[in-house]
Amino acid sequence: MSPIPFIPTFASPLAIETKDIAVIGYFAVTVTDDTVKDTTASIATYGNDYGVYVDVTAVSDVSSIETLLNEGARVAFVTVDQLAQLKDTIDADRFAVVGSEGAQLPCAKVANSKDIRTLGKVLNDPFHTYIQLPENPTQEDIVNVMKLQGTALVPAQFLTKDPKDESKISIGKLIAEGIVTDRTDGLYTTLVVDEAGVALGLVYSSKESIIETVRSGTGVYQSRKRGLWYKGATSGDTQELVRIDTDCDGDCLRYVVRQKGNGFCHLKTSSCFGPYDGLRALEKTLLARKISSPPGSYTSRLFNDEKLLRAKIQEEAEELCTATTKEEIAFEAADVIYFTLTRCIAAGVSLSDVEKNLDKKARKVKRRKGDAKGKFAAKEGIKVEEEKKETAPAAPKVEEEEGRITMKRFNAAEATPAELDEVLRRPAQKNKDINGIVVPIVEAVKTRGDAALLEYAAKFDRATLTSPVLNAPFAPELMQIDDETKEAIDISFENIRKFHAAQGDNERLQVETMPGVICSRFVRPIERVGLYVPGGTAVLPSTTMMLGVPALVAGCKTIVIASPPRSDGSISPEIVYIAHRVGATAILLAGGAQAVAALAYGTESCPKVDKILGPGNQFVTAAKMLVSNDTGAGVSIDMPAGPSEVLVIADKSANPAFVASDLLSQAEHGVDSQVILITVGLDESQIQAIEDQVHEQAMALPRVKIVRGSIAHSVTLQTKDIKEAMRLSNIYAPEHLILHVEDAEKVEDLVENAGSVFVGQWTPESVGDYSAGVNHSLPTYGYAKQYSGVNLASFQKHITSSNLSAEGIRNVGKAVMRLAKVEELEAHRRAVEIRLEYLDKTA
Ligand SMILES: NC(=O)c1ccc[n+]([C@@H]2O[C@H](COP(=O)([O-])OP(=O)(O)OC[C@H]3O[C@@H](n4cnc5c(N)ncnc54)[C@H](O)[C@@H]3O)[C@@H](O)[C@H]2O)c1
Ligand SMILES: N[C@H](CO)Cc1c[nH]c[nH+]1
Ligand SMILES: [Zn+2]
Repeated sequence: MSPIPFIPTFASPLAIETKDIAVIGYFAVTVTDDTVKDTTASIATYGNDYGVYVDVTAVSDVSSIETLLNEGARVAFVTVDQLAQLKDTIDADRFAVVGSEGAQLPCAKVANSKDIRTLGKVLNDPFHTYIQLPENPTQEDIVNVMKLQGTALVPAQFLTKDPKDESKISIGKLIAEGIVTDRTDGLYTTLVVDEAGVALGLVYSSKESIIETVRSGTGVYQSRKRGLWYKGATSGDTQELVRIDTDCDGDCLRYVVRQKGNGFCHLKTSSCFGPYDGLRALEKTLLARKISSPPGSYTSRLFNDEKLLRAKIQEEAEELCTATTKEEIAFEAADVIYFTLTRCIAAGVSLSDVEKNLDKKARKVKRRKGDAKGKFAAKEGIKVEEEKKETAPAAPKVEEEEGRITMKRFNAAEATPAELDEVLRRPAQKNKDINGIVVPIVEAVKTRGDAALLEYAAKFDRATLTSPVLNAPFAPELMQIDDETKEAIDISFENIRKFHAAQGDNERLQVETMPGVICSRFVRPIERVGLYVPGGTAVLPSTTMMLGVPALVAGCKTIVIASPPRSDGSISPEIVYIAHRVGATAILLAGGAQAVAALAYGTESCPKVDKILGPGNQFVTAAKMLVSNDTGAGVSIDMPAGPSEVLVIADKSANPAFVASDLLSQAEHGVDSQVILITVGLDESQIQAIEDQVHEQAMALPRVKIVRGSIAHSVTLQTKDIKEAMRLSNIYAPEHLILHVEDAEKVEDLVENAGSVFVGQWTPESVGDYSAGVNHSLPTYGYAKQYSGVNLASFQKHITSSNLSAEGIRNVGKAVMRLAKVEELEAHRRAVEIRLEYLDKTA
């Protein structure tokens, strides 16, 4: 804010009468060694609501000056000597130096100047000059200082709000004199805002209305039609004046008000610019809920249940810490703010109170180290510096224990079905507003094609592209990879190819169901496929193989690979190399919902496809669902494939280190991943050995933070026998199931629901992710109960064919006619009868 350029000054903090200076919002206090304490207390009381300046030139101990600034004093008027002692530790804009030397600094205070006009030369930019006025200032003295663009320090006892008190200087008149206008009607443009600075409306003031505002402490303006306008005099929507200030060049007033009633606007909204939104809207709603709530209001439940509110604040703070994508972080931060503000409103603390507190903290010159405390530091594995030296022996490693990365434990035998259900629940998918985000993106790409794709690449991937598509043949320089990587890709490619080729049923299937009735089935590739390769939190060339190789084996004619571009507009060379090897038609440099929309509808440069396959985040999955439901799009999808998950079953034969490594390999995918360990007949020390390995190995991982997030919602279930373990596994229907058990091959016979199974201690899940040959694009979230993972058939259609001879129609005709009659579909019946009649006639 730019204060009106005069500051009331007080000789002693005890003399402060806020009502006299309230409208200006600033005051200065002269401090001595004797009054440091009282002034500090006074700043603690008023410093949040008013700007406090302190004249400390008479203070001998500079540490007192630090204390005053730290408590919230805005600017300290200091001597050159004091400045020399403090300037290395405190920002220069917190000082004004008394004396001409002060011209070295952004601020200077010129003391006891009798002839203000001679000050012109030191009042030049860039220094702001505070001028201490003579003992008995006149209104003219103050106005002269303001005209010279200085700030006058005026002893408060000479100021008054009452324009009729001729023994003093009228604050209203000073404000009116201190501002300028270039309007021909001589009125002053006046912005009216609430205490948070949110604009309520634009009005005009005259000298008369300003003086009246100051006198009455309410909003009074100059209506161009009705003359002096006391806001709320007829509507009842009055305003309490908090403060008046001006803009930077003094030609626009700002009135900070506390608006009462329906709001500022004649349309009964808070502001002439429409109702509040964001935090102010939330605060308004919460305040309303506190007074009266509709039945069943959740907010009102929170107001009445302190424990619930406390638990929610902690839960949301934890979720905010583990969120990773921008979307998730905004989502969780909004939740934290909602519950926090509910706590504030419940305790009578307003948003402005919180903001004032933030400002106060920002003014501190001695910053706290900001280290995390006790249990919170320990949880994150941060070493806490001892604050006090305790003589008692240090507590056993409780804090360290809290920081352990460990899964919750449950004894399945003792748990009720409802408890098991709860324990095995996947982390809630935060997709409440996903369609609100995805629908406009899909619509934009559908209607504006490439232009929309380029905009989204800039927005979500920070990539500036000239074209959203790379067409084959791909330039060799785009697929430069080292030999070792190339060899790894080639080995994996070949294994995946072999396994998927073996799934082929290219032979025509033919069965003669009755003499002369031949039924066949033959296979055709889906002509055009779009393959989504995720690229948000990790680039996944392996997914390009898992989708591209079966598409190649199936013989799809058009293969479009979509993946988010890197911020320099390029795409990983491994992906380009694999695209080249599978014979892809094009690479679409797009991710998220926009990529799915482009594949579904086509754009100027992206071919439309018939089926979209591949995993992705919640935007990708929601967009796939959306386009597959649009009959106009004519596109299908593979399955809902979300965050990675694994279930490991371990018995006494299992190697704890192997088990832990398998759990962690999926836990590192994302904080929304989940890993489950089912132990079979293990005792405490055996389970402990696995848990130790989980913690130790996790702490050594580069993605330990992500692991900590996913392990937080992962569990160990203790069972007594393998049948119980398999029963639970089939209920969970994991994406990946790893069997670290004796006779693992036999146990595999008990598998009913799983995306992919890894049998025995020598089969880590990561071999399936990359190179064994099986597909890693698999159903998650329990969908393994009804979906298969991607396989050759995902890229094919099976077409059936019937071929009847005259003998055949004679044999089957009677049954057809009878059933058509039952269904009362006469034309169906006639289609057979007409042929049988013909055969009878020509026989
Ligand atoms: N089930 C499986 O077979 C399997 C296989 C591999 C990966 N996965 C999973 O796939 C997922 C990949 O997700 P990802 O995020 O890393 O990559 P992604 O490519 O799926 O998503 C990145 C894109 O999301 C879009 N996006 C991001 N924030 C957005 C926002 N706020 N609004 C609109 N769009 C936004 C952007 O367009 C960005 O390009 C992970 O959960 C991983 O576990 C699953
Ligand atoms: N495990 C993931 C499927 O859930 C696939 C993957 C790719 N790269 C590493 N892992
Ligand atoms: Zn993986």
